[in-house]
Amino acid sequence: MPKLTNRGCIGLCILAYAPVELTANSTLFPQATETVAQSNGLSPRGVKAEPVTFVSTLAHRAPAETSSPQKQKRDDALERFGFALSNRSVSSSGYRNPPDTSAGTQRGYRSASTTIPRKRKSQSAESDGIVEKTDDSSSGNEKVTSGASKVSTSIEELVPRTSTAVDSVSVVVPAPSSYQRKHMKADYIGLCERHFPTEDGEKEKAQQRAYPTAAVNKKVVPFTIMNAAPQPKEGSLPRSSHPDSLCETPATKPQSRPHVTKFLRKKLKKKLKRVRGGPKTSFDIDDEKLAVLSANFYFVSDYRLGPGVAPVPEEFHAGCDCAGFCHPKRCSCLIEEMDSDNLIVAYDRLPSGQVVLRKDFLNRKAMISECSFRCRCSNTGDCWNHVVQRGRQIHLEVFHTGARGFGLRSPEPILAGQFIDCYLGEVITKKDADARETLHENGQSYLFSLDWLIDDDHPYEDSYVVDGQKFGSATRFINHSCNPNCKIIPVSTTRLSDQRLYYLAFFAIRDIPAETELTFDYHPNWDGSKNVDPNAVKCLCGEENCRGQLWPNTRKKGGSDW
Ligand SMILES: C[S@@+](CC[C@H](N)C(=O)[O-])C[C@H]1O[C@@H](n2cnc3c(N)ncnc32)[C@H](O)[C@@H]1O
Repeated sequence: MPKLTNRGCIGLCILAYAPVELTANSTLFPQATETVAQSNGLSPRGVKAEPVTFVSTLAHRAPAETSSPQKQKRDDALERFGFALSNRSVSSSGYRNPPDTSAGTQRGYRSASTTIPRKRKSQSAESDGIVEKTDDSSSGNEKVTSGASKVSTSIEELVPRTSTAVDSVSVVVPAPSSYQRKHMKADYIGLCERHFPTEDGEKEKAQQRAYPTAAVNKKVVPFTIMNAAPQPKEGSLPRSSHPDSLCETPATKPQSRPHVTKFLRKKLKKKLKRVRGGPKTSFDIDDEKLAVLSANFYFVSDYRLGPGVAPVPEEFHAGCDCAGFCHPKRCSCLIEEMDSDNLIVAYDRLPSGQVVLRKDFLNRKAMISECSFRCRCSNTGDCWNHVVQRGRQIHLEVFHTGARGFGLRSPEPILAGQFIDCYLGEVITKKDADARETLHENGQSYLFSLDWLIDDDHPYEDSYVVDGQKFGSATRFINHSCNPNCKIIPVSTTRLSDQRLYYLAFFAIRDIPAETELTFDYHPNWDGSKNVDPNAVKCLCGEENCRGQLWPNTRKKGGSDW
C-alpha cells in the first residue's frame, strides 16, 4: 500500500491547467524572525491556536526523515488506521443539483465535478523561475533567484506583517418590494421529525436522517406570526412548515407583532454572536425574512460532523518542521504538482503584507495544502501558508436580492485573490445527503459534495457532503452568477491525511468594489451547451453570458465526470 511520504504526497494527482510559475517574490517568504508571536489563527476546529507542543512524532517531522524510525512508525500507524495516499483522480466540487422533478424516482442532482485535463509537465525549475533561498550570512538577508535575475531584498521587506483585524458580519436587509414578496420562497422544512413529518413516507425519510437531528429550540420552531397563512393543500406540508406560508400576498400577510419581532431580533443577535470574528448586528429586515434567518438557520464557525462522519484523528495529522518560515521548495506541508517534483505554492504576499492567491492560481484547478497548527511555523504567527485557517478577515453583509433570495456582499472593497470565508455546514454522508436531497422541493440547494479527492480507497459513494441549509456560515448566502467574481478552492489543513474532510474556501477572482454582490459559478465545468433544461432552476443572474439555468437537471453519475 502506498504511504504518506516525506515530501508532499508522491503520486498525488493534483491536476492543473498550467505549471506553477514561481516568480521571485521576496514579500511572500519573510525571513524567519526568532520572535515567537502568539498566533491569532484558529485551528481547523475553530479553537484558538495554542503554542505548538510536539506531542507526537507524527506531528513533528524533520525534512530528511524519509527512512527514520519515526517515519516508519507513522507510516505503520497510518496503514493500521487504514488509509494511505495513492494515485487518485481529482474532481472539482460544486453544489449538488436540486432534484430532477422530471425523472420520476430519480433523485436528480449532480455536483459540479468533472474530469480536469492533465497538467502539462512543468519546465525545469530554472526556466520556471523557481524561488531559491541562498544564505547571505554577512547581511542577514535572503536572496531570491528568479530565472536569470537575482533580487536581493532588505530585511524590512521580509519582516512578517500583522494581518488586519477580523471584522464582523452584519445583516442588512432592505424591506422587500411587492415583487419580491410575491416571488420570495423560503424553506421551512427539515426541522426535525417531531415538527415536520406527518405521514409514513415522511417518517421513513426522517429515519434515513433526511432531517437535521440537532436539537431544535422548540420556542422558535412553532413560529406563529403566520396567523393568516393560506390553508395548505391536502397532503402538503403542515402549515407551520409550509414554504408558502412565507410568501403570502400583501392582502393576507399578517401584521408584525412587536413582541415577536423583538424576540426574533434577539434570537438573531444571539446567533450572530456565534459568527467567528464577532457580530455587528445591524439589520433592517421585515418579520418574514427575519423569521427565515432567525428561526431556521444557525451560524456556525466550523463544520458540524454528522452521524457516520469519522475524521482521521488529529494525532495522525502531520506538520512541517520549518523554523521561522516555510520555504516554498522545501516545506513538507506543500503537495506536489502532477508529474513533477515542484510543490504547489498558492499564495503570494503583497507589498501591503496581505497574503492573497497567486495570479496564476486565480484560474487554476488545484487543491491548496496549508500548514496547520501542528506545524512549527505556526509559532511565528505569520506563516504565509496559513490563510484559510486564520478565518475571515473581511466584513460581510447578508442582504436581500429580491427574486434570488438572500445574497452576500462586503461594504469594503476586496482584492483579487483575497480569501473571503469558508463554506460551512453539517458534514453528512452521501447516503444522508441523498435522503435530504428529496426535500429540496422548491429548488433551493445547500448541499456541497466533498468529492475532490476520490480514488479506489475513497470512492465517490463514501464521500461526504456539506449541507449548509440549517447550519452554515455567511457564504451560504452566496448566489450563482454566470460571470462570477469569486471561486471555491478546496483547502486541506491536514496535509491530505484526511482525504474526505477539507475546507471549501471562497476567494475573490478579481478586484471587487465595495457593496458588490459576491457570486460564484455553481457549475464551473459548464460545457458551453446552449440548451436550457425546462426543469432546471432558472438563473436570474442577469449577466450577458447567462446560461439560463443553475445546473443541468440530470442526475450525477458520480465521481469525476457528469
Ligand atoms: C446557496 S443558496 C444561495 C442563497 C439563497 N439565495 C438564500 O436566500 O438562502 C442557493 C439557492 O439560491 C437561489 N439562487 C442562487 N443564485 C441564483 C441565480 N443566479 N438565479 C436564481 N436563483 C438563484 C437558488 O434557489 C439556489 O438553489
